[in-house]
Amino acid sequence: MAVLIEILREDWADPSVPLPEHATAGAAGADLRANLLPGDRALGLLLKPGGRVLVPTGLRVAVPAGYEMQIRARSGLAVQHGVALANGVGTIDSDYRGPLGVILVNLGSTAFRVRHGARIAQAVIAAVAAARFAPVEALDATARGAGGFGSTGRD
Ligand SMILES: O=c1ccn([C@H]2C[C@H](O)[C@@H](COP(=O)(O)OP(=O)(O)OP(=O)(O)O)O2)c(=O)[nH]1
Repeated sequence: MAVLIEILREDWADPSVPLPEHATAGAAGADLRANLLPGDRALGLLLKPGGRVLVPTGLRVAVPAGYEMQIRARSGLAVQHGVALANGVGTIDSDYRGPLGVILVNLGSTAFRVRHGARIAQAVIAAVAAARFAPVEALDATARGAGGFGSTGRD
């Protein structure tokens, strides 16, 4: 069953830029597009090697309580241009009503131009469990114990 995400377009946003949508029925992510400020639309945003930029989507969203929106990188941009997300995975909280932005970073060796309307990331909706953090005197024993960070071998 699809989770309903309410979307508000910013007043200044270009309405001809498509809203997020799943490209195929089985796609986990819905593509997010750059909706640049009017003054940036002609040339796009130039992302120099090592640089980062907060790219506007022109959208605000209301994610239902109990869910989050994850902003994930597009593998095509990563492979072809070395463009990733500066924050790894973006977290859009269910109570956030501000502008939805995508923080791109250029890990490649050549400049990358973020074009108006281009697909820059993808949004995945995921259920989240609320946690309660309770201090205790000792944790239960497990087979792994404290082993981690490569403790099971180098391969
Ligand atoms: O890639 C992102 C990450 C976050 N946000 C928005 C939605 C999110 O709900 C809010 C806060 O994000 P986060 O919790 O990651 O930011 P923070 O650095 O912890 O700041 P804050 O103190 O505002 O929570 O910013 C985006 O638009 N894009």
